[in-house]
Amino acid sequence: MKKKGRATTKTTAATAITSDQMYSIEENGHSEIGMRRFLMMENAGHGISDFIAGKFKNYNLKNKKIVAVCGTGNNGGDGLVAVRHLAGYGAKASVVLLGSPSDIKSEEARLNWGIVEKMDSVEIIFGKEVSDAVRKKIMSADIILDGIFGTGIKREIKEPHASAIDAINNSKKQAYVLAIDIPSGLDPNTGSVYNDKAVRADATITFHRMKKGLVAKGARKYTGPVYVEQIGIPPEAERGVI
Ligand SMILES: NC(=O)C1=CN([C@@H]2O[C@H](COP(=O)(O)OP(=O)(O)OC[C@H]3O[C@@H](n4cnc5c(N)ncnc54)[C@H](O)[C@@H]3O)[C@@H](O)[C@H]2O)[C@@H](O)CC1
Ligand SMILES: [K+]
Repeated sequence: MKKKGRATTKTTAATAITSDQMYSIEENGHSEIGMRRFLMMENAGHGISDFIAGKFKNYNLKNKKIVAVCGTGNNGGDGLVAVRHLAGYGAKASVVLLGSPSDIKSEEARLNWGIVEKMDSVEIIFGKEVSDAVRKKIMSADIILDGIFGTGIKREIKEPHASAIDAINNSKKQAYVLAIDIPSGLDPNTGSVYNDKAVRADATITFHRMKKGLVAKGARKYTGPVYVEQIGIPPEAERGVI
């Protein structure tokens, strides 16, 4: 479904940036201008939830089973924000954290973990491996948010991330899969896939600007249509970067 006003792949390939450029822009925004990272994360998560809610008539997600599969980085943080907003639309919301809460890296992601932990309306499962309960949760979802890896993906994908990616891809028959920023496993700069483990999303919402890897040849089977969501980073944060 083409959301009014959201950019799509064609219109933004020319403006695609690398993950290093994105990190510099985020750093400028956060440190020079005071647009703090946790505000960017809030806007990113809201963009995800607004897209999902907008796909269902009059934003009614009652009883839709939505599962955010989250890594312990800021991509996972975006998923925590999104699932909080979606609980507000009446979704049956769950979070699967791949790791333990103490592994959560940034203060902005920890902030959002702390909030979701206090919400009875969001079920939480966490662990260092993909248990049968986790696999069942993913396989019975109506909607899956892929918050495993974003621009921070580096090397070979191992457990539990590999099994989580497999479970998401095996749930495609009945679930709508939305990738947060980057389909997990895809390199954000080259579009190549680490040890052929990557989420095949029905759509991708990337933040601030298109990323080069998302418009690379062969990326489309992992990204689906790509939408660029503004997250409130002032254009001035790009000074000296682009
Ligand atoms: N930093 C910011 O200001 C913002 C970041 N945003 C989100 O944050 C994401 C980037 O977050 P992060 O830099 O925390 O990284 P990610 O959340 O993409 O990755 C999580 C962590 O996984 C680890 N990792 C990398 N490759 C791995 C592998 N093969 N196996 C196991 N672990 C691996 C890395 O240590 C990385 O920190 C973006 O894609 C976007 O979704 C947004 O919230 C916008 C604001
Ligand atoms: K992702």
